[in-house]
Amino acid sequence: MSDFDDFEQGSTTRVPAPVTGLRLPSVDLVVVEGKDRGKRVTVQASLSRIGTAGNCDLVLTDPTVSRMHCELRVRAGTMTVKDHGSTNGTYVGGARIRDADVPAGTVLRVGATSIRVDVGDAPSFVEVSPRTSFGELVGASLPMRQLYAVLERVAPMDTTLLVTGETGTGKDVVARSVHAMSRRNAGSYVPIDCGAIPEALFESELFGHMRGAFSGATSDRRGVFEEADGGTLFLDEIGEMPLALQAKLLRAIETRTVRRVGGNTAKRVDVRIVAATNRDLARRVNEGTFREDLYYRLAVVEVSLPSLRERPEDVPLLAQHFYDKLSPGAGPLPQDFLRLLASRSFPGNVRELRNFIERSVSLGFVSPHGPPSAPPPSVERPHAELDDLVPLHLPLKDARQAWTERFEEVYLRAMLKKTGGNVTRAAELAGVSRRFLQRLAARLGIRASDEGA
Ligand SMILES: Nc1ncnc2c1ncn2[C@@H]1O[C@H](COP(=O)(O)OP(=O)(O)OP(=O)(O)O)[C@@H](O)[C@H]1O
Repeated sequence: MSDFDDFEQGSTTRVPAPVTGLRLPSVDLVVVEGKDRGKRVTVQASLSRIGTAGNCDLVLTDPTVSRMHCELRVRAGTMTVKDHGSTNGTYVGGARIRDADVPAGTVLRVGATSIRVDVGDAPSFVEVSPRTSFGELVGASLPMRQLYAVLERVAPMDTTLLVTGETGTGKDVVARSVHAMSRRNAGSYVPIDCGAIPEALFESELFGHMRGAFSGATSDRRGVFEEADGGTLFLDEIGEMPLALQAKLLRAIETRTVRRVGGNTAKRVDVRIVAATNRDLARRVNEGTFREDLYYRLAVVEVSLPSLRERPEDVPLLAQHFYDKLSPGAGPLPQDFLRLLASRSFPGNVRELRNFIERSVSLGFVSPHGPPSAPPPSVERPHAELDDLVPLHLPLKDARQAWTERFEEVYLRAMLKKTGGNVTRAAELAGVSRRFLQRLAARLGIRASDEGA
């Protein structure tokens, strides 16, 4: 049991309960060696940042420490240290770490500085919402209810929000839900995928252009800032934005004005910005590929979405939610299907879970009529049209993942069939390691012995 366990709120279990708060330990960061020796800060928040940048919680002057060197995150019962790609690394007990759980009392070495991390005696109180959903977001786990408590507070305001989290954890859903729950919901919600725009078109996409501004600009056109006037602009994959454009974006956010490419007047826009990334933006700041000032401008409030691994108790709830949407009135999911879900991992998070449910329903593996059949059978449809195979009813990212999974499944089954279920030979044929193939089979719910038969 770690020292942090003492601070987990007394009677709350991981099962959703109508609690309204969670006591988290404050963290004392004490510099025990290096240029800033003797410096000490108490952080009463679940996230503490260490680095030489002025906005860090522990600001160091040691030149061997990076701007945003590393962070400490306290969640119920655990403390995690994550290095943001610092130049000189973060070490615990002589070992370089990237992302690791550490106990209280740990001494972290960052550059030429050593910091002891203690549990403070001024616990902070983190709000937990009693909700089990927020807008389109579904989930009743503690981390989700902590998130709802923050969203409830910030959604009605115009606060700029940075949403981080692994792929498929629901960052788009957060942005949409925040817009829907804001007083701007009569205005437009305009999403833009910064990772999908060619660099040459970026400025015109954001700010618009005037006719004749460049070849191909045959008429005046509004950019997304103007389209979102009075509403919300969702800048997805913000980590992919080219450096040169970041300065222009920053100016637009600070001045709340935009100037179309080829135009000479600035127009005022009233836009709320929500940005999202699955990248470690602090790492990008250290690498010099993301502007630090833009980072702080966007992260006025930063919310981090938990992966599905961190909230397995949400899997049945989400599964039922997707099932209800696919088969209205079909009733509860069968217990053995729920057991199958519990035994499976979803590295693609909620997106992968949703696709899995959809595939299972379309293949008849779960159905309101009668008991489930064997694990999802492979349906060979060699003559199907491409349009039939591509799940056109899904958003692009969901469809792409569903397609990839379907491809992996067909491919893997074929390899196993060819080799009579021999995993080693199938891996050789596929040019991957045996372990990789086994992991893939487990993830897709394929049993090698069934395929070879
Ligand atoms: N908490 C949730 N409740 C209901 N549906 C969810 C939730 N989280 C994600 N989804 C669904 O999962 C899919 C992926 O979600 P979303 O596109 O928001 O993920 P993302 O974090 O933005 O992923 P990426 O980083 O790849 O853009 C969508 O179909 C979305 O509706």
